[in-house]
Amino acid sequence: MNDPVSNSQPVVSGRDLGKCFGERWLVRHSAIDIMPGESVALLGESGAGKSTLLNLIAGLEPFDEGELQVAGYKLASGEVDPDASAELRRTQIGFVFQAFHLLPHLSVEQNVALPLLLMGTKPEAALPEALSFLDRLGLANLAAKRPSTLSGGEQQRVALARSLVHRPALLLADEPTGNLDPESAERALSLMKSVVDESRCALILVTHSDHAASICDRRLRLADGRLSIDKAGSS
Ligand SMILES: Nc1ncnc2c1ncn2[C@@H]1O[C@H](COP(=O)(O)OP(=O)(O)OP(=O)(O)O)[C@@H](O)[C@H]1O
Repeated sequence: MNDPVSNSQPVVSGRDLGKCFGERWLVRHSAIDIMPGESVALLGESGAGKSTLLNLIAGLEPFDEGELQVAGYKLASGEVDPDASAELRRTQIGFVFQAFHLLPHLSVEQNVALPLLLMGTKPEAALPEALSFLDRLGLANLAAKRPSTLSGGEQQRVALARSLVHRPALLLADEPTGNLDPESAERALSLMKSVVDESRCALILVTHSDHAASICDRRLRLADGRLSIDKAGSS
């Protein structure tokens, strides 16, 4: 039985986490706690295992050691429960990546409605809700457009709207501004920060950018399999 998300419980709670590929431990003896509304930057060298750690938290990859609870869902070590982890992702997690992953044959409004449809909202309710969310984010003027007609910065803001429209407890952002020019990156980051703050969504932001990390409340660094507090400005 999964516990409901509560404001006093961590959204992500990991103890003694371990994940190895072959001989290499990407994560070992690591703990992580993230409270509702808290934003955490995850830094580390290329190949350190940051995306893999996001995959463990999203229930996309099994971990080998320890305990992990995400938004009230207890994930078991050694194997992924496909049904429970799919439900966790559908109902509690939003994702945003460096590539925007918008569906080209759908309008912006239809793209943003997708998470609502996947949660069982009827199309006649999902589309107006998507439009009203786009409006709240100042993106209503893009609603009828196809993704291919938008700038990279606009596409990323639409992808962000899609990742948050179903009010997830946790947003996992993997280098979301890596493909954007500085001005578009700034707009996407400030939109992300304002929406996660307003909705008390927890955020894990994987980034190589000190500036992007500076929007977060805390910084963690993954190095040699250990997750530790990062000293600001040292990346
Ligand atoms: N399924 C897999 N099987 C074996 N090795 C894997 C698998 N997935 C990832 N790896 C390896 O794990 C290491 C960490 O990869 P990961 O993508 O998590 O790093 P990262 O810190 O996100 O890197 P980057 O900053 O470059 O995106 C890499 O050496 C990668 O090749």
